[in-house]
Amino acid sequence: MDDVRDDDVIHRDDFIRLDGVEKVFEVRRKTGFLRRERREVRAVDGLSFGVARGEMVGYIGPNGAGKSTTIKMLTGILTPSGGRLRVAGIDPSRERTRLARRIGVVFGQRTTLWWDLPLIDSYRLAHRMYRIPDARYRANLDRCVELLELGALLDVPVRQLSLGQRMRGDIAAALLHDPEVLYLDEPTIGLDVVSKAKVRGFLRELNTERGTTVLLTTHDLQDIEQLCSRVMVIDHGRLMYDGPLAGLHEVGESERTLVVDLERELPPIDAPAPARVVRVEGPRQWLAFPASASAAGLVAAIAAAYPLVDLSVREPDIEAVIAKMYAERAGA
Ligand SMILES: Nc1ncnc2c1ncn2[C@@H]1O[C@H](COP(=O)(O)OP(=O)(O)OP(=O)(O)O)[C@@H](O)[C@H]1O
Repeated sequence: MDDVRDDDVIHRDDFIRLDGVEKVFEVRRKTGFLRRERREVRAVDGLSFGVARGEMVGYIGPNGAGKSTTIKMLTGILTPSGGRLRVAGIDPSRERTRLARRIGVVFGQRTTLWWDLPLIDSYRLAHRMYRIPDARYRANLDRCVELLELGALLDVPVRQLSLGQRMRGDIAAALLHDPEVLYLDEPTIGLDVVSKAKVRGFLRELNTERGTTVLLTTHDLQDIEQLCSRVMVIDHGRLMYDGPLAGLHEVGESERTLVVDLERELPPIDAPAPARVVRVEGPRQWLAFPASASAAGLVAAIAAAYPLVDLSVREPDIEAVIAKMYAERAGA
């Protein structure tokens, strides 16, 4: 832990640590022929959290919440306006180059690969740029090529790759120098189901086998469901929730849906409260019940009294949960 200085000792367990971090942008807006109005945008507003080494954390929130600004501060691209921030004991904006050797970044909407060159050339460049020892570069490249199925793509110019192939190429590029922490900003955006599964499988393995700390920003909540045991929700630059995904359902008082296929069309099922029928279409009925409750009792009660053919349970739409959570806080 040679990077930990005296003032970092309090939080030495946290690999990433933010204390009261702020980022204020000054925006000038034209309001007349010669007049301009100055306005402050608090993109990040007193944010505090820690991420332990080896954690895989989802970082979610609506558009403009401050997610990208946080990631940019964590990489050192942006300097905080206030508060204190450390990644691996390093102040990112003051020692950006030193930090760059320890972090990897993937922005789903932008590529770091050389557009007109074969994929392998971008990797060769990273090899030299990060001064990665030859043996380590080889081993990491081989591993990424195998797990991300890049073998047939190495000699293909990046502009000819599909979105999913390019994304896998970008993830490999971010990992060749063995970063201890990986920031992923929308890594599955626009990918088809198969590509999403490949990317998620790879990230899961990276985290469990290498212990890479991962901070994942996404609008695809299945990414979070499948990869992260902890989720942080940010809005207006503030932390609204930090905990397990299941807890988010409780906070948002979300509901699951039991879809029941009966033998024939029947009046709405008389279900034990708080479950209730919310939709009937022919022999199919939809029943809403609290997400935190078990479906077993409800299923048993219905099966005992009704002629059941089939049933399935649908998970709540987490985006709706978050929206509900915001609405409740705003009204409080
Ligand atoms: N360079 C900048 N100058 C002025 N305002 C900015 C700048 N960058 C971001 N902002 C503002 O800061 C706020 C937070 O933006 P940020 O990009 O961090 O949000 P986000 O959560 O990443 O959103 P999205 O999901 O849309 O990417 C927004 O109001 C945005 O307009």
